[in-house]
Amino acid sequence: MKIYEKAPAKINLMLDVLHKRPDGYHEVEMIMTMVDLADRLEMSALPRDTIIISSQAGYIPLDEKNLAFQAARLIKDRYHVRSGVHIHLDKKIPVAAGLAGGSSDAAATLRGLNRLWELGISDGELKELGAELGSDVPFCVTGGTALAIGRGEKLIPLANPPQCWVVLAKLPINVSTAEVYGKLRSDRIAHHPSAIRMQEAIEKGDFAMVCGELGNVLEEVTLHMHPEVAHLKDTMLRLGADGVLMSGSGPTVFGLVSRESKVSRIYNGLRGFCKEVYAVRLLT
Ligand SMILES: C[C@@](CO)(OP(=O)(O)O)[C@H](O)COP(=O)(O)OP(=O)(O)OC[C@H]1O[C@@H](n2ccc(N)nc2=O)[C@H](O)[C@@H]1O
Ligand SMILES: Nc1ncnc2c1ncn2[C@@H]1O[C@H](COP(=O)(O)OP(=O)(O)O)[C@@H](O)[C@H]1O
Repeated sequence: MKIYEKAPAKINLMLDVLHKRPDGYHEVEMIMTMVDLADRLEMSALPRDTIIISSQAGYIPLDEKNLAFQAARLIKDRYHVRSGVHIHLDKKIPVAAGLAGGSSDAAATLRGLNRLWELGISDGELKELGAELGSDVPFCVTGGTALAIGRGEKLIPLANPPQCWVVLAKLPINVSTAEVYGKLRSDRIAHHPSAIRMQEAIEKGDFAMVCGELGNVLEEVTLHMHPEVAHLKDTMLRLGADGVLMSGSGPTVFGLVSRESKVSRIYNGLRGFCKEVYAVRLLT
């Protein structure tokens, strides 16, 4: 028996940090949505009590460090499942990019194994399991568009933003989420983006307002470490993107584009100096 799941990438339309918590995490306000760039997971039942991860991508761990492995082990332990699974990850989402590729693989594993082993776990319970794996995993369980609060695990569903093109560009830089949060001085944030105004823009379906309200307080940290990301943002704007922002802790930069006629110009202009560029749609 085989089960297939898609694991889409997320982008953060806005990301604000309120303060650092005593447990070391940061209290956030983020509006996240999914884009049509996805890993594909194939899950095959194994009679033996074992978890095997494989992938065509040579650059991700295939052992217990893999988030899909951790998701499978969590669900097996919690629901006393004796059989095993082979999970093949067809990676399309750039790794450590601020696009939640690993978190989305973990969420897809929870959804897929719930079906494969006919466990009947509700979406709410899957999200709770997801929160044990990472702050972004609960959002990835159901996707859509949501306001995420707490450390990112508490979700308030929102309408989808107006449809548009999303050009994603990732420079060959590695950024660690923990390092970026670690370097943030949450008491010295100059400008806090507004979740309320971004929500309003989304509710009105006002694309120009969505572009105007884009904001991410983690940009300051990552752009300071890697000024070439700021250059990439400027280039995307100059090429004609309507709004540009770094996603999550970076380094991926995304540009929102309303007119299809502008997309190939932006895509080709970026490909001149950036190898990883994608032109996709919002997943609405
Ligand atoms: C920044 C964001 C924005 O969506 O995404 P990415 O850039 O990773 O995609 C998220 O907040 C990342 O979520 P996720 O990648 O699941 O983080 P976790 O595994 O829970 O935590 C990794 C580390 O980041 C820090 N962390 C994470 C979330 C949070 N609200 N405060 C934190 O300080 C902690 O140091 C933690 O040890
Ligand atoms: N299934 C997976 N896909 C990608 N990365 C994974 C996976 N499992 C574990 N990782 C590890 O998680 C880290 C963060 O990866 P990822 O989720 O792609 O980034 P981000 O949190 O920036 O969106 C990387 O260091 C990577 O080695």
